[in-house]
Amino acid sequence: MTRGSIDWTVVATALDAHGYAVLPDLLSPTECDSLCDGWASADYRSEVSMARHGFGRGIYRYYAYPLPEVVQRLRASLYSPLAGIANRWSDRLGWGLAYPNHHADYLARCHLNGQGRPTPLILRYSTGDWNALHQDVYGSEIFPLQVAILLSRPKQDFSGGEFILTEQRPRMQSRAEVVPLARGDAVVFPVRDRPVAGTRGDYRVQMRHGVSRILSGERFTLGIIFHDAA
Ligand SMILES: O=C(O)CCC(=O)C(=O)O
Ligand SMILES: [Fe+2]
Repeated sequence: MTRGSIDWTVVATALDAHGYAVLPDLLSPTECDSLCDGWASADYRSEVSMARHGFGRGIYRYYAYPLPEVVQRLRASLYSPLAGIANRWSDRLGWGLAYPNHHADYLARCHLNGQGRPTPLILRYSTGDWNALHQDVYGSEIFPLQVAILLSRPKQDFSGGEFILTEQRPRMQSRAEVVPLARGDAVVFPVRDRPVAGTRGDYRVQMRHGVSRILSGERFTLGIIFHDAA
């Protein structure tokens, strides 16, 4: 896991400039394969059919606690540097929030707020499936950044199925980004909103993410959300 080291200054700069950052090669092909193989056998707390809820089309499953080891390790290790970025966003947008340095302490806060159910998930899309633009908010306690890791190989395992981000700017038209990902790459992106530096200080933009239609094949993603769910 986390092969090579991550330059978090570069990550913060990319988030500021474009609204997302890619962490190349965060998981090895073997780790990706074993998470995909776990689709049938891992312990889940629930399964969601996206079509049934109007969320698009495809299936996702929320892992149960204890999380698979690689998911647990990623969630704990990515949290601390992201909490640094989250705290700076809180200062810039006047949220008045302070995120603790360790994920265990942050989870304790979620649990005190009645959000005790795990949110890390694995998503499976087949031909024709897609994921509507959305925000992964599960209660009033929100950690402002999340991570998604592509577990399948573009062009080989699937075609289409691009990760999409949209940004709704105040009194302006929306902006979209298509995030290029290879298998094992992670994208870091805002859950709900983020600060943008303007000529008269920072302003807030609203973000949504989703996945365009899978044209062929099968696409798996691991989603890491840092707050738990009510
Ligand atoms: O499948 C994807 O790339 C997006 C998954 C997603 O919505 C998430 O991880 O929150
Ligand atoms: Fe999502």
